[in-house]
Amino acid sequence: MSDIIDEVLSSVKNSAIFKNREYLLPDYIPEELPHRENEIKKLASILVQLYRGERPSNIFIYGLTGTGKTAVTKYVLSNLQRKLNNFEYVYINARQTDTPYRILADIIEILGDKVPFTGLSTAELYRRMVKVLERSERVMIIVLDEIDALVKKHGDDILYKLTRVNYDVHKSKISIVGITNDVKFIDGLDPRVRSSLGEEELVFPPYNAEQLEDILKKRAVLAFREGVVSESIIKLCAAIAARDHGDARRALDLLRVAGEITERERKNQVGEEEVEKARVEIERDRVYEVIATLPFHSKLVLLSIIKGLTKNTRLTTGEIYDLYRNIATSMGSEFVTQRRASDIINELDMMGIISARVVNRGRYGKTKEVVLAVDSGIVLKALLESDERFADFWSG
Ligand SMILES: Nc1ncnc2c1ncn2[C@@H]1O[C@H](COP(=O)(O)OP(=O)(O)OP(=O)(O)O)[C@@H](O)[C@H]1O
Repeated sequence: MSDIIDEVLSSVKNSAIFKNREYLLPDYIPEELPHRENEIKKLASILVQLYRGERPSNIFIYGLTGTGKTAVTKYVLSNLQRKLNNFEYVYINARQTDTPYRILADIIEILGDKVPFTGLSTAELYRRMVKVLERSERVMIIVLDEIDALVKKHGDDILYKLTRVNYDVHKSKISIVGITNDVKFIDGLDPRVRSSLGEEELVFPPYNAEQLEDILKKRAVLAFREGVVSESIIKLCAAIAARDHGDARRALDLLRVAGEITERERKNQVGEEEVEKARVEIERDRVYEVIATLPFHSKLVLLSIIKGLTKNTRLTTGEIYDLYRNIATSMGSEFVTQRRASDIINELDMMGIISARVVNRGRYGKTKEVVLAVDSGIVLKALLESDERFADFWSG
């Protein structure tokens, strides 16, 4: 057995493919960010007020996923801090650190105080934060990435509190940098929070294929051994990611996974075939993740569609609802109204999991016909593995 492990290990240790795979991982912050010069300049010119010890405006940054929002923000802040060294900043991903309690605790901890994991009220934490801020006599920049996730879960009260801190603290100041890829997010905020958070706004446009190519080239030189990745392979990865709204993360993932597949198959050059396999693998992972995290009734509607499609090539919304109600009842669960089920079908359509087409059935009026837009095997796998009740139902 240990021979097998040794063999697998040696293929990675003496990789013919990667010089340093880490340069392709999402958390690596590159030293250069090509094609984000304008955004770096804009953000730096707002934050540069720190030089005078003044509070920079709050900033709201938005743009689609993988457009470099996080990378640019971290890049500008860490470079400014090296040069100025007169401010603090804390980076908080609000999807991971997703309670007002943990956010306040993170801010307090970066300023050097300890906070118990739970047990205090947020009002008490707020008081402590004001106290440590006052003592620090510095400007503090709070970066809230994926800020929409926090507000969806807990409302915008914590944002309101944070934008008001400067009224309670006198010797220090805070500024907030909010980042989101949900363009509509800011419209849903309390008007006071909206105007305060959006003192300055920055929009990150998607990358085009040539820009992605540059980004990939720079990373490929660091990550791969010479001769493993050709220019045409980089072009191909860039073109695929550009079709998908110019997402640099996706382009980098594609190149990394293609490299991993090449390594696994013990080849010594990444070819088009490996890129295609990587594309399929990444797409499967994405679909799996999206389905596994759907709410229960959306999953149930999807399960009904899968079940219905074992007998028919397409289904009407009425047929789906009947199936859904039967399955819910047989599982001892409540069911949602036909109108809500119809909304769920629209949501699944928007996510690209199913495809729904309106058909006119003469005097019977209009209905929608639904087919799956992704591989049914992966849908079923995600449903059955993410909820035991579905596994029991399907096997029973
Ligand atoms: N101009 C660039 N040059 C080099 N790498 C980049 C550039 N822009 C983005 N990247 C890389 O692409 C990946 C995604 O970027 P980043 O996390 O900054 O995107 P984002 O806009 O914050 O996306 P999300 O909204 O999904 O968090 C990271 O690995 C980042 O290093």
